[in-house]
Amino acid sequence: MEKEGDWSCDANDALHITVIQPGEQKPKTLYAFHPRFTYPIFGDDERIFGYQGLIIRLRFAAHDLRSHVHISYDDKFKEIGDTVALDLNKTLKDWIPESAFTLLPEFEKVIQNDTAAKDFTPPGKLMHSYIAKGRNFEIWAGSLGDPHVRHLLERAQIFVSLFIEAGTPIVTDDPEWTLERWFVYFVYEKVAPPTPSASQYSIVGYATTYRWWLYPKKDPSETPTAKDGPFPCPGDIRFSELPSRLRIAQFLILPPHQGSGHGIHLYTAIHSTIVKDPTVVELTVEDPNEAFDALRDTADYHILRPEFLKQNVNINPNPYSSGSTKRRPRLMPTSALIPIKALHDIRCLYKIAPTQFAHILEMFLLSRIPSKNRAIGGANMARLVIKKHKAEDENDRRYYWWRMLVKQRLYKRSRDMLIQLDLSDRIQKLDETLTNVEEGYEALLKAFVAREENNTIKDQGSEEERVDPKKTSMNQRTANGARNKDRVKRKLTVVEDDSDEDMDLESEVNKRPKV
Ligand SMILES: CC(=O)SCCNC(=O)CCNC(=O)[C@H](O)C(C)(C)COP(=O)(O)OP(=O)(O)OC[C@H]1O[C@@H](n2cnc3c(N)ncnc32)[C@H](O)[C@@H]1OP(=O)(O)O
Repeated sequence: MEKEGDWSCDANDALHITVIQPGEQKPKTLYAFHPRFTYPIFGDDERIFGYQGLIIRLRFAAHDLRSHVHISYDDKFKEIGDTVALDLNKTLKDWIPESAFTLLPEFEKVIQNDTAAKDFTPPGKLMHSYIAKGRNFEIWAGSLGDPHVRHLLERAQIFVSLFIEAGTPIVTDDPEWTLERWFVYFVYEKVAPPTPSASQYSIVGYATTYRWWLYPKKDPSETPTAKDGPFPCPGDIRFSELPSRLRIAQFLILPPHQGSGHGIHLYTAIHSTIVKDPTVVELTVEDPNEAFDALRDTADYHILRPEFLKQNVNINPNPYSSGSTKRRPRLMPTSALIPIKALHDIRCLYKIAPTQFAHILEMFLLSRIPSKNRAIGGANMARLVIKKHKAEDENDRRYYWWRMLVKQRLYKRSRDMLIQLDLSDRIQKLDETLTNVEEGYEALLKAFVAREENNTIKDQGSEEERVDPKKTSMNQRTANGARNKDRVKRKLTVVEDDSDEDMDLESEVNKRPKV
């Protein structure tokens, strides 16, 4: 709350975003909310100097995101020397299209009388439709090379700065061949038009994806040969069709729609598209935040779990051949513990990035050990440390090997840092990290079980769409808006580099740390 006589105010509070559509007499507000961040516009402190009772109202037409800015205040600071109120129009001009700075009645008239609105469809192609909480939603997508997609994205881009920390708008005036590498997904609700000429679409969120060219791995048996053909002309190569990794760059569900499953639907729509696209090798994410990590883990777990179950993926509790159990093992018997080749094939089939795949696999393998044999269920850890892989109960042995497999991965990822520590510190650090990782998995598993139970209850009473990850369908959850309070990020004391590209289960086998 600002004090009387205080000329500085919180920019996040001062900025009001409203999504509007035509009404009986004049446009009406569908949703109103505040931004999460304004530091890109107003500076790190997110404060605006020089006004009392300031309201900056940023209106967006629900269907095509045509915008309008309206500034009002009770009082403005009178200039004293160099101290002046912030020039709001000048500051906002870098972020909002010129057309938004018209008089409010003019803007309202345009919205009320826009007869083209009733024929509006989102740009690109309809990729998927779904029902959540009894309401209809559609996901449309198209390349940034399409001027309609570009136009809508340009209007939406301010949301990236307002809702994604460190998010920056995409440069849309690059040459077309490079714009084609961007694909934009829009989520819309299909609403009953409030007037005969109004649109039936209302924006929910959007995501941008980008194709990174993937250097193809050569078959080692092939001898490289120089070819004498003509050098390809620029027109012969479509950059949007070269072998690539697809990277999700920006991902946003607007606040009024958050927590209703739209994020999962959007992520799964993107995943479904790339699974069908032979030119895309895997899906990666640029700088995911904690909430996105949770969303991605949830979605990927739903996608992979049925396949793991089908192939009965589990830890072999007896990786040493009989008779060899007496000697002290020196190497991790990874390939005897888990089916490396089958896992590699599943990963490639579902195009999940290696690190992410390892997380989901570890979570699944943990779930296959009864909870009484895990730390969460009160397993006797002191005994396990002594007995190790010789524990009598096979699930104790599984749990022992599960911990070793995770430690192996963590060690590899943080090796450069860990080798600088004394052996005892190294062991302690790795143990702490493992505990944190395990707690994160347990929380995700708990949420997963709760969601499944919730779905089962709903399924008994309704015929809502069901999960079929093999078909990479979108229907991975019913409209459960409740946010899981137990959600924790994979907390790591050893810094885990989350870059998606540099880990492979196969290569884990080659580097075999001592047990
Ligand atoms: C690559 C990037 O762009 S990273 C930036 C991601 N974008 C942002 O942070 C912008 C602001 N936030 C948002 O746009 C949205 O809240 C998103 C994209 C993070 C999530 O979208 P939503 O539609 O709200 O998620 P959805 O309802 O589908 O949730 C699915 C699951 O994701 C996880 N999840 C989603 N949001 C959160 C959160 N804020 N905290 C913890 N877990 C979350 C949960 O597992 C959730 O399942 P549950 O509700 O059963 O617990």
